[in-house]
Amino acid sequence: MIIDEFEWQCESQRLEEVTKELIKQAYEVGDLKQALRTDTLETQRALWEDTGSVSIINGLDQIADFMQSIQLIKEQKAGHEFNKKLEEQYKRMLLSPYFGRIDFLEEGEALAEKCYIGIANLISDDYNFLIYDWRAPISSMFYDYEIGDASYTCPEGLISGKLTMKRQYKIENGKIEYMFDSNLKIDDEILQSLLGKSSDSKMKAIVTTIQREQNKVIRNDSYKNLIVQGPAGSGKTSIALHRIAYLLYKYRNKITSKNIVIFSPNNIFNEYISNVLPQLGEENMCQTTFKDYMHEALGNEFQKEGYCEMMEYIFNAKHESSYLIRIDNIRFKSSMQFVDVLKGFVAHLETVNKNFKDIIIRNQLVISANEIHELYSKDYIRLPLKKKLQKIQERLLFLLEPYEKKMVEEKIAELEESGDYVDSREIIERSKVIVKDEMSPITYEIDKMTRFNLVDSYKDFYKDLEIFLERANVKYDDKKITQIKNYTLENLRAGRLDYEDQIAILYLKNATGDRPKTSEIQYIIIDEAQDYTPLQYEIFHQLFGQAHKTILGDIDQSINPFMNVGDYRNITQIFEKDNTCVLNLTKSYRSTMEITQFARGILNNKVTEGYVKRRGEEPKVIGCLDKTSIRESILEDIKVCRNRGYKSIGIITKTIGEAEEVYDALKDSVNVKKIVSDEDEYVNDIVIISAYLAKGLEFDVVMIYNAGQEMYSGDEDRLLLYTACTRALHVLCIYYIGSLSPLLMSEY
Ligand SMILES: Nc1ncnc2c1ncn2[C@@H]1O[C@H](COP(=O)(O)OP(=O)(O)OP(=O)(O)O)[C@@H](O)[C@H]1O
Repeated sequence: MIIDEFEWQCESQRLEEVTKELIKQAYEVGDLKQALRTDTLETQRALWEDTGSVSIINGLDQIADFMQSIQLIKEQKAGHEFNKKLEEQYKRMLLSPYFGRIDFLEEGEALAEKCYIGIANLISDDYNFLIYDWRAPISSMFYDYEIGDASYTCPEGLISGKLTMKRQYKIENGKIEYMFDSNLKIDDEILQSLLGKSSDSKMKAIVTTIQREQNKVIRNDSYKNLIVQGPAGSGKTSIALHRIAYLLYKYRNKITSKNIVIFSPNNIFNEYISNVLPQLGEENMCQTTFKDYMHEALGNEFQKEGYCEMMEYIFNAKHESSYLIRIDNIRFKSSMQFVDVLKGFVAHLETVNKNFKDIIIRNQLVISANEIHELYSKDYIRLPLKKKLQKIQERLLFLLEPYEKKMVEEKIAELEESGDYVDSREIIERSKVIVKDEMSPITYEIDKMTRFNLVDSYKDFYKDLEIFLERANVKYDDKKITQIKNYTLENLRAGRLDYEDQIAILYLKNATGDRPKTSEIQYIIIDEAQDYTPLQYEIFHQLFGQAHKTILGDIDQSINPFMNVGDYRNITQIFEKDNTCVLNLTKSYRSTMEITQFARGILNNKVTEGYVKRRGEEPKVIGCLDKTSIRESILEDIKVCRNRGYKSIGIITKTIGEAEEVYDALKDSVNVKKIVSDEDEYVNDIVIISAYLAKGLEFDVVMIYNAGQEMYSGDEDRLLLYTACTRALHVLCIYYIGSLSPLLMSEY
């Protein structure tokens, strides 16, 4: 709706007033920050000069003063940091104080309240809300309602009324660029103009255009665990980050960013998303990857296969004789049945008859085997296996102490009497060594009875695998299981741990009680959730059972055909069913309509809705004679795209091996970077990257390197190719040699 001149004047005047208030408050905060800094320096100086060196000789008062000053410095520093952040927020707000307005007429009131919505609250000295934070309860109506009946929930309960107006603004550098009233949802026009831009170097906040279905996820508080399924580009990662910002606002007195952890697919992605929360005025949460956590937990004892190594094997080693066995191995260990079988094994470990023995010293019974068994099966029954054995060991060593002490005393007396030693210290040391020697068979026995070796135990599991399969009622193919057993045992004996075995060993480690304390983590976010196996979800549950979980993924983007979640029902089986809810997102935002339709064709999914109708050019599918001609086409297309102003170009290969090859072929002709490890840095330029490392990222232009039939032939490659194509915002070029992949031939 067009806005008349009078309205423009009113809005411009209001913006001026708000800007003045922002400047005033920014100065106040700046002064306060400076004062706190001066105070801190002064306290530090006083502490140094007045207190001098702290010593107990100067009396307890001095120590008390010292501690008080330290506490004061801490508080002053925290105050300074807080005000520094506020000052930065004011600076950001001055550029664009708000982006939306709703006029809300509450039931029973005569006048509608004008609510301006921005990235943070601005409250005047007389307690008027000049701007509402987008996360405030009242602001939810901006995302949820059109003109007409509306309501929101706040601590006082449900507030109902009517939205009489909804306005959107684009304010840049403190000036209104445009504004318009929208009767409908957050207008497609603004959304399309945002989406039509060239991609930034990092993911950006979408606070001005959050959609209703996205808002539902961001603010959902009804369930402990949320599973969010959404197609490529539906904003899952964006939502996850905005949800974190929302939680930090809503529970600001209870949690900080340190209480939230996000599991990302890799460190490239971690870097890519690292700007969103700071843009929203919040500190980043803890970011990690499953692989990093797992490798740290398992230590360096074994030769561990990396995630990329496994992916390269899956795509490159089809000709190897053991390939099919390895694939069966991955499939089996990624199945829900494997979780049940492994759980059964853990339960068995608890009950297995431990070979406890009487502890006897010099014919004296210290503790009988039965008594040790009592400790194991009664006193420490509630502890997990490893902890239980540790406790027993501590207890036995404690019981030995008086015997040992007495034996040392006797030995000292004996040596003194012998007259062979003159130095009493030497006599003591010598006596201790002799007694230790005498005791060593007993301590060895204790160690043996209470030792728990994770990998040995994992080997035992395979030795009797059929028994555990039967106990868990799992039907199995004898031949396959024998092959899996032999394959795994051979690897373990050689000190090699395949990626899928690392997950299983980590599970065992946690299940037997050797796991880190994670009670401070109250929220966890798992992005790209489709690529975790049920066993990995068990591990998340083991580690963060107490935490609220937001799990976001797209089953159609399972980049590993053999190792994925399979079905979200597997997750609900693991977490508390009645506290877990699955929400679906239905719309894609990233790509043009043409690219989205083309990509959905790969899934044999003809769609006419479920995406923003942003128009672009049809994807180009270019047949090439050989690799040299692909190279030439790519170089030509890079030139064209650069001239059209596109910044980021992703040349997507199937594997890292292929990415290296393409990099070598292109590097002398154009300035390209390669991303060939999950530790590499994200760059917003021309990059060569394998499809499985590109998941979650996006590029203005995507060039799929060689989508010939040889590369993407069967169903197993379908989702990988789909994921690669859906990384494109504006342009998609597909090159191939020989015949085109049949996956790209569907009528979309
Ligand atoms: N409401 C929105 N307003 C503006 N842009 C949006 C909105 N939702 C999503 N986007 C944009 O769409 C793109 C895709 O978002 P995002 O990466 O969060 O989606 P995703 O579902 O995690 O994607 P994928 O599963 O394909 O990795 C991003 O550029 C994001 O900024």
